[in-house]
Amino acid sequence: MSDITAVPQITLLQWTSRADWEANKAYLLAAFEKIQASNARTNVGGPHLVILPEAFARFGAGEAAQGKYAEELGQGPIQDFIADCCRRFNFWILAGTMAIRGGERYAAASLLFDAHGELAARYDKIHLFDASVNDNTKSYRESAFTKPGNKLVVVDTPFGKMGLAVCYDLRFPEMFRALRAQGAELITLPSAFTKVTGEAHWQPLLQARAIENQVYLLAPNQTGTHDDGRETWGHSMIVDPWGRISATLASEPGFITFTPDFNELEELRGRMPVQQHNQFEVTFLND
Ligand SMILES: O=C(O)CNC(=O)[C@H](CS)NC(=O)CCC(=O)C(=O)O
Repeated sequence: MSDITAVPQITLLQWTSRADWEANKAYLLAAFEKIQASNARTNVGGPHLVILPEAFARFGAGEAAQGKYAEELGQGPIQDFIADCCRRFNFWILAGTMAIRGGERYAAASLLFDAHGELAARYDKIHLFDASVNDNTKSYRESAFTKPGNKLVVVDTPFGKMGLAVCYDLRFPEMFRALRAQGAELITLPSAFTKVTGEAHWQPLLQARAIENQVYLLAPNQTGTHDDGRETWGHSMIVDPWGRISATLASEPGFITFTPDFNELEELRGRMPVQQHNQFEVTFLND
């Protein structure tokens, strides 16, 4: 007897990524198995997207180690592992961000793999976090080792039209406007928001971007104290187009799963057509 419901599902994964890739790889494998087991328990089939946080493969290894796990696009153990897991578990995986080579600095690339392990999209983080925060890390200089991206990415998937953004991008509403203008229904935001700024800004910014653009915001965050003492905020969150929190985590590692409701999204956009009412145009300064 088969009574499997085939609905698209999206899962956000949150944990404390370590400096060492092998440790993160082991964590991921166990987590993918748990997600698959919970599908089996609830008899849910259909396409399944798993979204990992920013810098999932290594975190807090110090700036000098940034290049250690950087890979050429399409080759290397981290991408191979993710692609293998796609096939093995029948998941699409948005590999938060990882360092992809290309010149002197690395791109903080958010790579989307389909269930065959093929690359379906690549977004390079545009806004880089060069800021001082009153925490034990004090000053962040992401641009010292990262080359900013200059392309907006919206991709059609079995989960809806996905716009790709990362972490600090959240503070730049014009970018989210532009993603919505290009058709985004969901916006992914793999993050490593700091504990200090996350506590103050994470939830209201996510809700604002979701409400003003009438999109789902899917934001898995790093959590806890990393190997270099850096602290991240956790509280991974799915916010719906009305601004409701569909699911969230606290500070512990874990995952949350949901199914988007595009009828509700269309109904909302019909009743309150903010996109048509908008009187301003967004310009991408890189164009
Ligand atoms: O470099 C790595 O290892 C991983 N990447 C990050 O942690 C990035 C760049 S330093 N963090 C952010 O963008 C935090 C933004 C933030 O916290 C805010 O906007 O308040």
